[in-house]
Amino acid sequence: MTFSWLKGHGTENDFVLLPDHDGSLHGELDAQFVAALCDRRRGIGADGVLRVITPAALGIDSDAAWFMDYRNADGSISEMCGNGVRVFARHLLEEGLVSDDEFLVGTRDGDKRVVVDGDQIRVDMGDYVTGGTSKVTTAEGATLEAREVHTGNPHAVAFVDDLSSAGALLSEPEFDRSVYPEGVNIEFVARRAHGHVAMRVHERGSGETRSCGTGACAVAIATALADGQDAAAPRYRVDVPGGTVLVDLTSDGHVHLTGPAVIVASGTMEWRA
Ligand SMILES: N[C@@H](CCC[C@H](N)C(=O)O)C(=O)O
Repeated sequence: MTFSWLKGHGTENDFVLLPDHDGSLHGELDAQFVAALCDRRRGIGADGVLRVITPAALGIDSDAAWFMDYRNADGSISEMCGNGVRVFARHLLEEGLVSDDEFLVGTRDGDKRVVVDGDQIRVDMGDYVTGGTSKVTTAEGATLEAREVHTGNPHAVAFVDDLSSAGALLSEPEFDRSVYPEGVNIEFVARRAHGHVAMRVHERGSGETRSCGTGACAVAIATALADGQDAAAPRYRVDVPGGTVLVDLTSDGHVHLTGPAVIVASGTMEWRA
């Protein structure tokens, strides 16, 4: 099979983009194929795949011209990807698939409004839901209390004094499956200053990544909740191993994510596996 691909990243959360506008090229997008493409030894290597397709081709009702068909590195589907949607938006703009610098991107979590401003892209990620706390346990045996936050996908946010307490994160920390029956993305967050935190993440379906946009939003939401109504910052700076993103919590109950996104390579591949 011969197809074109691109590689991009947002704060080093990296993706293979697969243009497949009418869905005729990759069909149902096989999970094993996605996993092989994302494998850093067997394939191109990435934290996930973004198929570029129209909502109509997938039979999805949306006001957006383009739909981000997101897959994790293991081939599983997630509802939303905050870094992915910025990389996807950068691709649409660079290829002339959108004519304005403000537009909608369709996702499984609904349509997201994107505004491109130079090297930064701001996404209205919509509303969010918070829950109670449950325990997560790292492979090294550290058990921590984590706040449940849903930013389109599920997150468990654990505060730590030092990010090294998350351990090596080579395997998925244990979590309460009765709280997260569909699995969970787990963030470890340390405070740096008022309105400023740093995080590491173990992503469902991808392992430890160098950034997670929905995770940064979840971290800011959990921090604002911990700060309390009077002390919560309107904007949180969230440092990730791959850079920095900004998260705004607005009075309409929405969370907005701002950060960079770049396309770094493209090519045509004859897939022989
Ligand atoms: N890296 C993403 C999140 C990708 C999906 C996640 N692994 C899940 O399974 O929910 C981001 O930037 O938000």
